[in-house]
Amino acid sequence: MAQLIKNKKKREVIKLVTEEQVAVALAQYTADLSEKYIKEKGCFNVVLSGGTLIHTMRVLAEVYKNAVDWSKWRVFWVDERVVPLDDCDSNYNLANEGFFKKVKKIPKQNIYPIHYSCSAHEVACDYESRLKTLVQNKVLPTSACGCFPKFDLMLLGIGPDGHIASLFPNRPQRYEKKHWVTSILDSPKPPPERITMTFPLIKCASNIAMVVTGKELADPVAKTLGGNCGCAPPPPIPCSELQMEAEGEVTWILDKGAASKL
Ligand SMILES: O=C(O)[C@H](O)[C@@H](O)[C@H](O)[C@H](O)COP(=O)(O)O
Repeated sequence: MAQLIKNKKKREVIKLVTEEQVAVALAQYTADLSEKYIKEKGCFNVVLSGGTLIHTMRVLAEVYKNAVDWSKWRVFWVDERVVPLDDCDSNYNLANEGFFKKVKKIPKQNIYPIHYSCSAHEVACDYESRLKTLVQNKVLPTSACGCFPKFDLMLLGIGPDGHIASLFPNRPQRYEKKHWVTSILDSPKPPPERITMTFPLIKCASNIAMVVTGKELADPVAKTLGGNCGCAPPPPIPCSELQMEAEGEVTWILDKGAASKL
């Protein structure tokens, strides 16, 4: 049921039971948005995260394989580990093996993995520079303020500490306001060296799906969506801050475990 929250932005919370049902709901949600944006502007600009998201996209890749115009997709990453693209820790490698090789029809030139180098700072600057070029060439639209690229859909997970992308509660990168992409060398979630889109960029996406499964995530979900997590009101964890600041629509797709403290 869609709920209007105090800042008049739409927040929808889809509470399901099993991870399989989350995968089915994610597939329908993504296919619907793909059709909408391709009809409106001839392309669909999607941003992926890592973790279990790619496994949860299996229904989209397998069941909707012939129902989506993949040739109009452009794929980016909200964060990436600074490892070679064929490394088992690479989010690109995870998506390539678990999604692109199944779908097959996303043009290679429309997939934007990092340009790997051993310097996380260099990789972040390069990724930001490539996004800026896409904005200058009007391949990517910008947000209302004109300061950041506006993606059609971001598919995000959250960590038990409430992190999103590689923006962690107790790391300064979460407060970066100028850069579009930044780097982190001491990620509390291994591997330590990553790049990540920053909050101002993430929050201006037209649509954000928070794809959350597992009871170990019930606390950050409850802190964000207002449930009983039995704790004092802390400063907002990153996923809560995103829900409060998002300019577009945020849809939470939860299994029973993740929703168990709501
Ligand atoms: O590169 C990463 O590690 C991810 O982008 C990260 O932000 C992930 O989305 C969350 O940690 C949730 O991970 P799970 O889906 O595995 O719980």
